[in-house]
Amino acid sequence: MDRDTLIVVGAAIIRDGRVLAAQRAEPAALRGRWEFPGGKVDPGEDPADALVRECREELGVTVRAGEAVGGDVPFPPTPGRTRPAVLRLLRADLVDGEPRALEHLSLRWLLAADLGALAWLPADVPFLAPIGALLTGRDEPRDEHPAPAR
Ligand SMILES: Nc1nc2c([nH]c(=O)n2[C@H]2C[C@H](O)[C@@H](COP(=O)(O)OP(=O)(O)OP(=O)(O)O)O2)c(=O)[nH]1
Repeated sequence: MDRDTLIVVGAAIIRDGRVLAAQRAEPAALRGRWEFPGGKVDPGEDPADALVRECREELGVTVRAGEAVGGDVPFPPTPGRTRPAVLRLLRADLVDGEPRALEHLSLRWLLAADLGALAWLPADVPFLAPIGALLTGRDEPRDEHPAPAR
């Protein structure tokens, strides 16, 4: 990846078959939309460390960052940003604390069946299928054309 690329990390915090979703308060254009807790990776910062830092700031919890869910999703360019940017989703285990909405409007623990009902930020939508698969224990992607049994 281009060294200039801005990475935004999101946390897929899964507990009891539900994933934690957070509703943005700011900026005004994104207020009310749903996302995964997280934020921008600082220059020279490890993405896993950024995830731990952001979850502490936004949720007041300690997490342990795990594997990526799906691939990086590029953000469409915006008038205010010329750098290329991607959203990366990492699994995160809750190590300490109970998540609180310190910077968000609200938090929700979602079942797979609830994922499609929220107004997500556009970059998050490609992650919903792999998250749903993780929540239900299915493999993703599903094989639509399995080889015939012999
Ligand atoms: N945290 C997060 N940001 C997302 C997601 N999806 C998505 O499009 N974004 C966008 C929204 C913002 O434009 C950008 C992340 O910015 P942010 O404001 O959360 O990051 P930050 O906490 O580091 O913010 P700041 O220091 O610049 O104020 O990525 C997501 O699932 N989680």
